[in-house]
Amino acid sequence: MAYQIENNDGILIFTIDRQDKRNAVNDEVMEGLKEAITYIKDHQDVRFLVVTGSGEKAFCSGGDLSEFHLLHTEDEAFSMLSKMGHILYDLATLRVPTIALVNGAAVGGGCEIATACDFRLVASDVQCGFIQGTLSITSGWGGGTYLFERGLRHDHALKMLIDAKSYDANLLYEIGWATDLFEGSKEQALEKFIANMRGIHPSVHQAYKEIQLRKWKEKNMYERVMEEIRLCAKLWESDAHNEAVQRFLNKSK
Ligand SMILES: CC[C@@H](C(=O)O)C(=O)SCCNC(=O)CCNC(=O)[C@H](O)C(C)(C)COP(=O)(O)OP(=O)(O)OC[C@H]1O[C@@H](n2cnc3c(N)ncnc32)[C@H](O)[C@@H]1OP(=O)(O)O
Repeated sequence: MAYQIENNDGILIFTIDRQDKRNAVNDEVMEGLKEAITYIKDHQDVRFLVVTGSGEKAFCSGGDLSEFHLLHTEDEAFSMLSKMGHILYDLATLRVPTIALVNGAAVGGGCEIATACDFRLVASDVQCGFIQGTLSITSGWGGGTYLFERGLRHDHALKMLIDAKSYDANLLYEIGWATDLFEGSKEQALEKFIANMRGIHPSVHQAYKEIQLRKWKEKNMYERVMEEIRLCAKLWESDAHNEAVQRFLNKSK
């Protein structure tokens, strides 16, 4: 199984479990994330969604390039990108607070998943980045749009996207991408982070999320996310992208 879903006393934990691929997202992971979101919609007792990766090396390394490099045309790319884009939009607009428990590297689409969450708890020794530019594409799951909404200074957000490199945890905290840094056990870090929130009635959490989501509706978030995905799909079919992916896939051979 490429993922685990665990309801731990109202905290739904979704863990990507593909350590050999640094927790890259394939179709199975997408379906799993969809299942977790549907579960939350159907179960009022769930109060938080936590997304994390198994092991210590990676939170998520983005889309699985060994599978997705088989998609060549703009339309083929759009089909995959928009599938995950819809799932992330559903995650970002959930009624419960969402937490990315960033246990290891979060790069490419992995950084987008973390950015789609309300909070990012980041292990102090990891690196994360919107490295898509090194593959001659842009963020293809809507992560750029979420980044611009996360309250980072505009120049910091834009630089993070166009630098296309991984930042260390201290810098991520400094620019406001990381909500908090932790050392040691991720479970303990999570417990500490939600300790106060747990004592607050869930209707209060939901009310604040509704306020945020109303603002997003007014700002046409859905349309902006879909436009971002369309832009990435266009770049996907370029020779520059294909060559960059081939270089990545050949590097360990
Ligand atoms: C498709 C959507 C698009 C988006 O919208 O953003 C994307 O996500 S594009 C994909 C962006 N991701 C990448 O470019 C992957 C970058 N990966 C890395 O930089 C590194 O792997 C890492 C995450 C920093 C971890 O580094 P390290 O611990 O040194 O591991 P290795 O690099 O040696 O990798 C181990 C193993 O895993 C395979 N791997 C890693 N990432 C992916 C991936 N995204 N897809 C497929 N496979 C991946 C890597 O090839 C190695 O395999 P083996 O050589 O067979 O062991």
